Amino acid sequence: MPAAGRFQPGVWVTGRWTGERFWVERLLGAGANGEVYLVRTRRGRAAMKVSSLAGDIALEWSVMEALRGGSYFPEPMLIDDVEGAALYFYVMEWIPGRPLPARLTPADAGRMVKLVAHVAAGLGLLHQRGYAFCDLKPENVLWCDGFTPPLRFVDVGGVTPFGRSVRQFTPAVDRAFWDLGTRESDPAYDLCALALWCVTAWVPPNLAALASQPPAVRRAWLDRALRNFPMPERAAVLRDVFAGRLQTSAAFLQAWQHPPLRPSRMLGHAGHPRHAGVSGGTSASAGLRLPPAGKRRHDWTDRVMWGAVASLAGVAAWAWGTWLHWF
Ligand SMILES: Nc1ncnc2c1ncn2[C@@H]1O[C@H](COP(=O)(O)OP(=O)(O)OP(=O)(O)O)[C@@H](O)[C@H]1O
Repeated sequence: MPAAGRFQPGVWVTGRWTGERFWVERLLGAGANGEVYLVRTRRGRAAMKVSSLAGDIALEWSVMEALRGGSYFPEPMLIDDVEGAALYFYVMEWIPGRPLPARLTPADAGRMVKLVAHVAAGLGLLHQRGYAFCDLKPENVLWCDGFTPPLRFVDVGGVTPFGRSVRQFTPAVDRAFWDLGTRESDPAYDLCALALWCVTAWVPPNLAALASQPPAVRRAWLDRALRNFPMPERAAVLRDVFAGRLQTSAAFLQAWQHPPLRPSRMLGHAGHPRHAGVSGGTSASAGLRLPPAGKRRHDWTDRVMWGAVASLAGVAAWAWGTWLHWF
């Protein structure tokens, strides 16, 4: 439950330009950019984001307008200044949900598979519009029982058009913090955040300690955490995200829902744009794929095995021949 905000429950907030009045029911949440209240309007309940920074409110409003209709983010309703105070606000659809848990236990495995699939579907819709979420932390994803879709996103403060620098991020789910790529807005940045949430929800990292370590230590931590991930086949999918082999929500969703049978072993970088050419992103699990039928190459273990079989057959034939006095 959030601490007290600047508006107490029961106060009226009036819009300076529209004259609309809003009755504050309670504080929903507070963060670096402002406070969000549950309010009553003439048309029912809504959420009001209030900040002393006019620029932040205007920027978030413009992103919400751009995403209006069919995204997982709340629908925008009204923007105004608070009458009688240097405060700015917008009113949006209220999402009556609970934030995703920051921590999970092995008993939550099935639930996590479902949650992650819904998040990936929501990201897919956002990416179709050319934006990345960029601040995909559990507090910004609300689970709404009985609603369709049952999961929604809040806080457009970090939402950034593809190709720009990420403005707002959280280290635990930041691709650059883990040395897995750039801090530039692209679909893979969000997928990386989602995969990082999956891993860190099971094994909480000591971010302060890791921040002072070289990047290789952070990656080693991640590799260890992946080895202990309770669903090995899905750990392979997460590795593919970290290695840049899964770069679209559709490819991720396909791999997540139909995971490969064997986990790949190490965090790799083969397909990552920073380390090599950009892969097409359609491969569910490039590192685990067998070569096409007919072109399959035998490695040295095959040869050793067939050699052993042939020599055993020879020894057996010689023994039978000697016993039957053929030689
Ligand atoms: N439309 C909404 N419906 C319901 N709850 C909401 C809504 N918008 C925001 N919240 C709640 O308020 C919290 C804070 O909102 P928001 O993230 O927009 O503020 P912020 O100042 O940008 O926070 P942060 O510093 O974490 O980015 C959210 O985590 C969420 O719990």
